[in-house]
Amino acid sequence: MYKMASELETMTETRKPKMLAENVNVFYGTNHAVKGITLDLHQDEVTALIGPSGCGKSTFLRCLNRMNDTVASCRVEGRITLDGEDIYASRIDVVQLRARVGMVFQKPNPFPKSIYDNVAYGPRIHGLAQTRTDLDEIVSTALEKAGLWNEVKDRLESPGTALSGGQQQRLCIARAIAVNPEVILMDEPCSALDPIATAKVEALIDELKGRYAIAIVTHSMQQAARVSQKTAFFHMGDLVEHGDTTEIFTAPKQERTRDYITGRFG
Ligand SMILES: Nc1ncnc2c1ncn2[C@@H]1O[C@H](COP(=O)(O)OP(=O)(O)OP(=O)(O)O)[C@@H](O)[C@H]1O
Repeated sequence: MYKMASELETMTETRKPKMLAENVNVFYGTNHAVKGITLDLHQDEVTALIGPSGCGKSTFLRCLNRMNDTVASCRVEGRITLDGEDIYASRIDVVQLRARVGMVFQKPNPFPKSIYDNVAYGPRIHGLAQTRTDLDEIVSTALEKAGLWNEVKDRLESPGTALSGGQQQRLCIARAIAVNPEVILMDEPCSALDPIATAKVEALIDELKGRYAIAIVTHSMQQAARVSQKTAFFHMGDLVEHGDTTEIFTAPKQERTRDYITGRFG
């Protein structure tokens, strides 16, 4: 039976977000870097965070797995939940949280270890494998999901740092995937990569999107349009507009969004 448009809309609105940030404010000392942001991330979606330099995209992203805890001057206010649970609650184990909410950085940062050990590191510290065979399976599966297995299967003992930049970034994605995350945060993951490596990472994001909630900070509007289903436009700490990527890029509601996507500033 056909559903009424309004019924479908209600269904979409009521599906539970994987992560929900509500009225999040972030300060570095007196600098109010993120202002009252409310945003949800869903399991089967890629959300692109776009906006000019310094608008608070990375700061907001880093709140989602408490990476800002490491910055002494940083204060986070508001509520952020993962499956409804407050990630800033005192009972939360931050190491566990960062396994559930993995992060991939701008510059590929493999550990100075073998390819195998880069991927096995997280599963080892989280006790995910009982035997070496289990660990081998986790490593090969993560490398397969990251689209790197065929390129590295014959040299798992080589250093991760000996791979090309694009391969290193996919190794970092494999490292994040190996601990079974639910959310993957990516902070400009392609900005240090050439176009071919970028295309491979984008194809990978597309493959991963059914399994994880993904948020990606990008300076490339083309990239946001290619990889995301939802886009959030930030400006000077505000979330100006958030919605379907196609709508944000073809019919933005806010003037600031329109000006930014048409290249009038930023
Ligand atoms: N570790 C930090 N300590 C102090 N201030 C910071 C820190 N990180 C960011 N800021 C400040 O917070 C504001 C937002 O910066 P942020 O890096 O989140 O923006 P961004 O949109 O990700 O920028 P870019 O696109 O250039 O990476 C800026 O004013 C910046 O100077």
